[in-house]
Amino acid sequence: MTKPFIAAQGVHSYYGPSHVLHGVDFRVNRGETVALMGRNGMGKSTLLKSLLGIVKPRDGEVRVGGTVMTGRPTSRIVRMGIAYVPEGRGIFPSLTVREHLLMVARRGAEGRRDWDYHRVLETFPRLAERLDNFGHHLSGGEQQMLSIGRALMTNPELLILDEATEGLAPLIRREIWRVIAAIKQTGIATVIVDKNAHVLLDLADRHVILVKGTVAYDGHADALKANPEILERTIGL
Ligand SMILES: Nc1ncnc2c1ncn2[C@@H]1O[C@H](COP(=O)(O)OP(=O)(O)OP(=O)(O)O)[C@@H](O)[C@H]1O
Repeated sequence: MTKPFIAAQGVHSYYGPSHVLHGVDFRVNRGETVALMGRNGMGKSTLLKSLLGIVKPRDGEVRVGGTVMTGRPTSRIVRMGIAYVPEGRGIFPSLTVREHLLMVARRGAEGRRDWDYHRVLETFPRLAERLDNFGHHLSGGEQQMLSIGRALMTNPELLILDEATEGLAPLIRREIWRVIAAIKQTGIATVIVDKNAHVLLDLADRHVILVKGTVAYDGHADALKANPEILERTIGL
């Protein structure tokens, strides 16, 4: 069996007394594209944050590259080759596009340098036209491109995209999907959360559906397409 790059086992996470994840198993293999699906409030963002140590699981284990990293500082976990594009994008209002990209540039694991400043600007020509613009002068679509571009500058093994196309105009959305498909071709593993289940059915290698903080489905797109009642039951499509 392929060894996963990241694996959560039996993860329980809380916000204060509120028990949100109830023993979640989740893994992403190297180079794999995984769609994390579920209705609002089912625990998708909390699972991503639990993988990253932003939320510290109270029980269970998270391994990155085989090493137990449960609840370790986020800075340590991401250094192992993870880039996170959060819901809301995390763009700084008073930094320029150029500064956002250059301040995080680094080689990946084993010195990997597939992505650099020039390749990111080639991938997102809109950013190349706005290098001196500050974060607060960018449209929502441009901010999302910058957030993904910045993530790529770290040459990650795994890219995590929460609400990848939320609130974006259809044309920009299409552009983001094009880039995500191109990233997939370069062998970077990706976890994507997005409301657009139909795009994810064609794009992702595997689908994990959360219902009330537990995994209700973990399998391949073909099985989901062949059994539409699963999507109807779990996410109401
Ligand atoms: N910071 C927080 N403090 C307390 N409760 C929270 C916090 N963040 C999320 N929750 C609660 O945890 C549950 C899971 O939320 P989470 O954001 O993980 O869901 P989600 O599946 O990502 O949904 P969405 O699509 O709405 O972001 C929800 O009931 C939510 O209200």
